[in-house]
Order: sequence, then structure tokens, then C-alpha cells
Amino acid sequence: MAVGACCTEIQQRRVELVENYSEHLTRLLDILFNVGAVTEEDLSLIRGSAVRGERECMRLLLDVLNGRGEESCRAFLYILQSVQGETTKPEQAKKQEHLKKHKDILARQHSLVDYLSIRGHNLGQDETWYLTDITFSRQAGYALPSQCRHESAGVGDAFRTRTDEICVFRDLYENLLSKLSSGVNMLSGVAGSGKTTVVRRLVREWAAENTSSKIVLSLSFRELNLITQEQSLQDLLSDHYIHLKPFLHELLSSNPPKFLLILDGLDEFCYPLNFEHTPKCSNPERVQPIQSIVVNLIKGILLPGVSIFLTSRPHAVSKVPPVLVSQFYSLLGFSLAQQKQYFEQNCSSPEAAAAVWASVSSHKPLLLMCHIPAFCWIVSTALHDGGSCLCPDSVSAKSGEKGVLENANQPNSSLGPSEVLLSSKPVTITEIYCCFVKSIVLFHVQGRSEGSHHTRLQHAPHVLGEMQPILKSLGAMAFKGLLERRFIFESSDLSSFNLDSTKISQVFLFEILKEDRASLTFEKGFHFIHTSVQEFLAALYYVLQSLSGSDPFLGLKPSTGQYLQSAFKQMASAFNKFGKPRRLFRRRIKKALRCGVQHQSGHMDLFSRFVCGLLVPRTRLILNGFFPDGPKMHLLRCQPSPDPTPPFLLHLLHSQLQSSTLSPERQVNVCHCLYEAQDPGLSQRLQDWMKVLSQQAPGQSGSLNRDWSELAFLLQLSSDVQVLNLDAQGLDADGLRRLLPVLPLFSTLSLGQNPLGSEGASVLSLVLRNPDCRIQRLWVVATGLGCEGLKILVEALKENHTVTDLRMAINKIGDDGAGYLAELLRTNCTLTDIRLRDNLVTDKGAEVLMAALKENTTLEYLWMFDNKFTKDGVKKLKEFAKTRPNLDIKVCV
Ligand SMILES: Nc1ncnc2c1ncn2[C@@H]1O[C@H](COP(=O)(O)OP(=O)(O)OP(=O)(O)O)[C@@H](O)[C@H]1O
Repeated sequence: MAVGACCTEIQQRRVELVENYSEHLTRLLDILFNVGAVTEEDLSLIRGSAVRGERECMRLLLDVLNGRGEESCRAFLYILQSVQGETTKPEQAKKQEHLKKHKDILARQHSLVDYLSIRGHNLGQDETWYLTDITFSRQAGYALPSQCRHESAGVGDAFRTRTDEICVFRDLYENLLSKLSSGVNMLSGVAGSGKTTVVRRLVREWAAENTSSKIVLSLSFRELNLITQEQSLQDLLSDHYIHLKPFLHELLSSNPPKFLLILDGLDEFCYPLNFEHTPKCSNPERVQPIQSIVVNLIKGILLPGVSIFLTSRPHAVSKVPPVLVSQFYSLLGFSLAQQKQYFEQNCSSPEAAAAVWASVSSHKPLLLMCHIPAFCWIVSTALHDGGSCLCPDSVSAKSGEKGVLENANQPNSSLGPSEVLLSSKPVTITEIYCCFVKSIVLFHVQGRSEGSHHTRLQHAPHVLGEMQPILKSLGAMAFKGLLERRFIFESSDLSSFNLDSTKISQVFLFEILKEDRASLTFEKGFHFIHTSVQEFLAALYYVLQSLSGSDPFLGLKPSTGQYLQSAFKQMASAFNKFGKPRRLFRRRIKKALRCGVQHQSGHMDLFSRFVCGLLVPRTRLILNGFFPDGPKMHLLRCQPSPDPTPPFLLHLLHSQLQSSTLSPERQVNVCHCLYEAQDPGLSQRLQDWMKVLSQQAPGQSGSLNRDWSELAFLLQLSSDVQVLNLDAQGLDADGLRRLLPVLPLFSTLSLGQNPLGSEGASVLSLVLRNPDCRIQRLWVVATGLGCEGLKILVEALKENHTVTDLRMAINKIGDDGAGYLAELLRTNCTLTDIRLRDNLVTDKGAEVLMAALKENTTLEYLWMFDNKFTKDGVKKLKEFAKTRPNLDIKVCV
């Protein structure tokens, strides 16, 4: 083929083009791509070599153009002219243009489309509309958290401390982008709580704004992991932001406070951070290891005055010493109102949203998990369309499309008295995840338009059977990742599990497995949309293998070729024949549960819960067609499978619970496992708890060692307990914190004779401020509140509108405490009854209270026996009482 004139010109001018135009590479690539002279693959290839520098990229571009032929070369030469024109513009204007381009590029890199596009939203300009506002807490600095449980357990108010304040995205945004902001601002949040979404939103809103004086730079630790050679900060940034290169040196050396540097995902950083012994380096041009750059940035030695926004999951927060953190934010997740709003924004119709919300709000375990946005997404996918297989009264059924499994999920009458367990909707977390996977396989993979909802449900067993190999391989990879604590997979991982990444892309990408491209190297990486999905698929694989009589650990070996694999299989099945399959099966399940117990970090907690859930035949029915022992078709049309939960599983879990070596956190997880296994004895366990609590004689509290998390869990399952009496149970502030998720839900909370102190009062203040608080009677007699604790309580009561009855005898509140109460009584219109016996209040305190009561008309009882009043004081109080016939004041000397 004859070489055209433009191709030849490019070859002849190669050296000059590299010399003069490398710095315009980004712009050139953008335009060339827009006019179709290069493809997306070309872009990836060229940008992929960015680590070797701009000039190398430019050479590659020239090679690519050569390969693409005359037309592309002509386009390139034409574009050069316009770029040439730009080089003559004045410096300042050029700088502005580069910054504008920087904003555009950053906004594109931080688009929100990944998951929003799944719902088929047409994202116009205002894509943030689809984001639900989320609640944060903020405090100066942070204290090291104790973390031994699955992080998803630590959401909502359970994360809060006494000194923090509540805020929303806007507050965070304004704080970080304010001129005065500097130092390290850290955002901590559990997996899937929305940290990256916050980062994306922040970058996009900044890019759309014209007035901000800050320049945002954003890097993820996932990308920094790929830097294996020593580098300078300046090179790192100019490789990452080629378009800023001409000004970077000047910007970095003249005005670091102008920058907001975002570092996302500290928990994923694979290099150790040594804050004590890393050599100091303040020169951005000096070459050093990547971890030293990070340490020097965080310590404020490199780029002094720069603002850093660091995000991390809670377990990795402590990698940065508390003294270096100026503001600490926690993502508390969605409040109840925000959860509701999420479903309204993300379900296809108001009716669908209402049905999903009705289902979620009636099951406390679901409700608690829905603090986490990623879980809301899973739940809405599961219940919104896939859930109709299980929910006869959900939306699609209402609209006339009855689910095929409609009858298969009659109330689980054999499950025991618990109201929760009797429900006919998917209530266990395992059932939700089964619906999620089924929903994706049925309604998303096959294309939304093919066949009606009803037809697709009818073909579900067939489709699930077909998808089984791919789900199984995905599950094996997920399981291997879990064992190795790996959450990011490379293309080579996929192929070692016989997974074809293009096929996966068509089928699951966005829905289950997300593809990421590191912007430094453009290498592909994959991670499950949420770690809980990884844990579910791992459990699915584990149970499938175990039920098929295969060892789940065998399937993890890298692909060893067809022949060897089948030889392996034959050996395993021969071994199984000799080795009593049932015994082997049980041993394997035991092994899976041990995984959960052994990992103190809690990272296998959900995995073991899912394994338990999937061992329940009724739950497996949702994925009928996937498992080898799938229920026969006739069962789908009549009564549910009569098989109960395997007794050996319940026996195993109960014996784990009895183990004296089990830590409280693991104990709670075993409770969760029992819930997933639909244990009929759970409600009995709650009753046993109640019995123990009611039998506890006062005075023995010191010797008690209760697992309050377990009680909290059991209480979540029961909606009918209104009164929580924990008098004299040795309950301290820490125990109270563990009960936090359920405390607001009782009408009477009796906590007398426990060593709560002012710390406990702080926990109570969170309960009283909770918008869902239902407490009417708060009894905190002899709980060591003191004046300090009372002050905290009073502040919270000023905002609370539910408590009518406050009993707080024997708390040594003194006259100062009486003063705080008086302050409260001036504005509070809810309290009708206050009992203040034996609280060291003197005549002075009584005077203050009487003055305040002149402004209060709602209080009906004020009992103040055994305080330090003089005869004169008592007389005055009695006289005052005569002026208030509707108020019963009781005193004695
Ligand atoms: N404010 C929000 N409104 C709506 N959906 C949200 C919001 N925040 C997060 N999500 C949803 O939750 C998913 C997980 O969010 P994101 O990836 O930001 O979590 P993360 O905390 O960074 O998780 P990880 O620690 O696993 O990296 C998102 O893909 C999105 O579906």
C-alpha cells in the first residue's frame, strides 16, 4: 500500500513533533478521539504508557497514527495548526485555560454514572439529584476506635462520640474548599458507605463552580499502589495531570495552600506508613519512595499549608497518628428519612418505592443495614423486581403479574413464634442477596426488554442453571480473594478462573463486578460492587461445592488444564464415595463457620452468615435451578419445601455459642448466623435473656459480664417489647453504646443502679436526639450522672419531644444540676413528671427551680424528698406549691 503524503510528513517531522507538541498531548488526544482519528483502545494504549513520560506517549501516538493511515494523519496535521495558535496566547490566559481543562478532566474522571446508569436514568446535567444526602459527624481530631467486628455493624449512631457534631455534604464541601482550610481532614466510613461517592460529588461540584479559589487534585491509593519505583511528587502529579505540567512547578513552589489534595481509600494502600522514621523531605522535586511522599504530605512537610482530604475504612484510620488529623468526619450513613428518600429516588415508580420501603422498614435487621448506601442499592434491586418472586404482594403482583413462586413462600410457620421469622417476604439477609443475584440474572443480563416479567420468572430455573458455571467461577474467585483478604482482581485472576472478561463485562459488569482503570497506568482492575456481594458469591460457591460433594478449597487452584481438572474431580468424587459424603459435607460446613469465628477482624462474618442462610432449603428455593439439589418443579406451585433447617447446623451454631472462648463480637455473629439459618429458638433466647434480667438481684451488678451486643441483636428481632428494664445489670457506658441501635425504640427505658456516669449520659443524649426516639419514660436512678452527666442529658432533652417521665434520684446533681434542670423547664413542654430524690440540692437550687417553674405549665409532679433543704426552704417550697394546684411538689427535710 502506498504511503500517503501526510504519513510521510509525520515521519519526517517526528523529532520536531515530539519536541514541540508533547506538552499538548492531552488536548491532541481529546480532539483526535472526537473526530474519530483514534479509537478508545488507542487512547488506553497511549495513556497507559504515561508512566514513561509525555514524550514517550507522543511517540506512541505518532506510531498509532501511522498505523491508522492517511486520513488520521491528515486530521492530526490539521489539528496541529489550531494547537500551534494556542501556544501564542498570553501566559495568564493559557493558565486559565489549563485550569478549566483540568476541571473538565477531573469531572469526567469522577463521573457518577457507573451505578446510576444501571437504573437506566438519563443523567442530564443534574446527576447529583440521584444522590441522596447522607449524614456525617464531625469532630476535631479522632480517638482510636476498637474494631473487632464486621464493619457493617458499626454504622449509624454507634459510631458517634460525645464531642462530634452532625453535618451534611454541603458542610464538608464548604469546609474543605474554604480558603482557610489546611491540614489533614479525614473521612472514615465502612465499606459501601459512600466515601468514593462523596469524593466524586465533591470534585464534580467543584468543577462546576467558578468561584472556588482552590485547585483540586485527586489520587486514589489504589493507583498509588502501582508505583513501584522512587519518584518525586512533582513527577507523580505531572504524570497524572499531564495538562498541568507547564504550571505545576510554579504552582507547587509558590502556593501550596491553593491545593486540595484528595487521597481516596487509605485502607487499600499496600505500603506501610512510618510516621516516625521516614526521612523528612520538603522538596517536591526530590525523588523518594511513594510511601515517603505520602508521609511527608500528611505531616505537612511537603507542600506546607496544603489541604488534604483522606478517606478510609475505619480499620485503617489508625495508620495516621491522631495528632496529624485536624478534622475527622465519619460517614454515619443514611438516616431513616434518607433511606426512604433513597428508595423514592432510585425505584422505578412511587409504588415500587413504597413497597420496598414497607418491606425494609418492617424488618429491623434490614433497616439497620440500610444505613449503608451500597446495601440500599442491593435491597432495592432485590426487592424492586427480583423480590417479586418472593413477595406476592409486591408491586408487580399488584399490577397483575403474579410471581411464579408466589405460593412457594407461605409463612414459615414452623420457624417459631418470632413475628419477624414468620414473614412471607425475604427477610434474612441471605434471602435478599439471593433475590439480588436472581434479579440481575433474570432482568438485567438478558436485556430488560425481552419477555414479560412473568415469562422471565417462569424461565428462571433454566436461566439460573445456564448461568451456574459463570456464577460458580466468580464465587470461587471471590472466595479465594476473601481468604487472601484481597478485594481487587486483575485480568489474570479472572482468566485463572476461566472467566472471560469481555463476557463478564456484558453480563455482570456494573451490577456485580466493577471495572476500574487506574488513571496512571490504565491497567484494568476489577472489584465486586460491594464487599458483601463478594462474601455472598463466595458463600454461594462454597455451599454449591459442598452440596455437590466437592471440596470448595480444591476449586481454588489456578486453572490446571482441562485434563488435570477432570482428573482432580474424579479423584475427589472417588474420595467422597469412600469418605461418607454426609460427614464430609458437615465437616466442610464446620470449616466455613470456623472461618468466621477465627477471623477476629470480622471480615468473614458475612460469609459465614450467608453459608448458614444458604443451607436453608427454603432460601435456596429462590435460586431454584442453580443448586444440584434444587427443589422439584411441582414444589413451586404448591406448598413450600417441607425441609427444615438442617438440625446439625443449628446444633453446630448452638455449641459455638456455648463456647467459653468465643469473644462477644463473634458471639453476635453466631446470633446473626442463627437468624440466617432461621433458627426457631431465637425468640426463646430473647425470652431467656429477659428472664435472666428480671431475676437479677440488685447489688450483684459488679460481677456481671453481659454481652450487650447479643441482647441488642435479639431485641432487633422483636418489635413487641416496649419496656426495657436493665436495672442493676452492671451496664456501663460501653455496654450502653452497644445497645444504642435499639434504645430509641422502647417507650420505657429503665437503667437504674448502673454505673453509667457522664459517659453514659453522652450515649443517652444520642438516643434522645435520635429522630426516631420513642422513649417516654427514662429512669436513670442512681446511675452516677453527677452534675456533669445531668448537664449533657439536659442539653439533649432540650431537643427531645418524647420523654414525659424522668426519674433520676440519687445522682448527686447538687445545686448546679438543679440550675440545669431549671433551664430545661423554662422551654420544655413535654416533661410532666420529674423525680429528684436524694440529689444534694439545697435551698439555693430550690429557688432556681421555683423561678423556672413560673414559666412552665406542663410539669405535674416534682418529687424532691431527701435533699438538703432547710426548714425555711421546705416552707417556701410548700407555699409555692399552693400557688400551683396542678403541680404536685413533694419534699421533706
Ligand atoms: N449519597 C448517595 N446516594 C445514593 N447512592 C449512594 C450514595 N453514596 C453511595 N451510594 C451508593 O453506594 C455505592 C457504594 O458507594 P461508594 O463506592 O462511594 O462507597 P465506599 O465507602 O467508597 O466503599 P468502599 O469502602 O468499598 O470503597 C455506590 O456505588 C452507590 O451505588
